[in-house]
Amino acid sequence: MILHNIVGVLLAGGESRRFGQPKAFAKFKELTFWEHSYDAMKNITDRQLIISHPALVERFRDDSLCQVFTDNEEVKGKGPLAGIYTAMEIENAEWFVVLSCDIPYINEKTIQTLLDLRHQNVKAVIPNIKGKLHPLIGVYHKSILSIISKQLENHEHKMISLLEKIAVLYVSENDIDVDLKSFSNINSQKDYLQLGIDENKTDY
Ligand SMILES: Nc1nc2c(ncn2[C@@H]2O[C@H](COP(=O)(O)OP(=O)(O)OP(=O)(O)O)[C@@H](O)[C@H]2O)c(=O)[nH]1
Repeated sequence: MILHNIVGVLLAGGESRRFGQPKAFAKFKELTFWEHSYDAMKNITDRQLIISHPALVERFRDDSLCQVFTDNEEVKGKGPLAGIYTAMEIENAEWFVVLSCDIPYINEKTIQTLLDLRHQNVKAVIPNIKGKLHPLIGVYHKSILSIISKQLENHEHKMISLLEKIAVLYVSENDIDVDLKSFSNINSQKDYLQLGIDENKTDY
């Protein structure tokens, strides 16, 4: 297995129940949602993995740098943690940039800012913006794989449970100079409608 320094993980294996259709393929500014996440990390990670589910894999781009996989059989249906586990099993990278596919304002500067804050005593860098944690716009160290694995075995699927077990650097809006819209995520059709309205606003 080749050791990559940083691998980008795009999580797109959710059911999009609230959205009503696969949100990875919703459009914003000419691009699909998944492409916004992909573009935010493609130039600053060595390789990119999309972790989705069988019904969707063919709709993504798959080439030598960006490959599409499905959740490992033993963890499928267990949420974002299953996707992160799958990616960490596939690639032996030092660090993983993890992004959901429902954050169409995400951009490279935001991800690079989080990457720059890594240091040897932390296992994850996670935004805490205006009191809200964003574990799916995060940077994770490979050494947490065994903890994730144990959590999944114990049916503890919450990202927050993982964060409670590892050394996390939480980054607030006061620590970074990035567009805070980056952290807006779209769960429902109502959020999607609001996206067009917010586009013309300058405040978060
Ligand atoms: N690989 C993988 N990704 C997942 C899984 N569940 C959620 N995700 C991804 O994690 C991100 C956040 O997902 P949510 O919005 O919480 O869940 P969702 O299933 O997509 O949507 P809802 O059904 O409305 O809850 C999205 O990018 C999802 O595609 C999973 O089981 N496997």
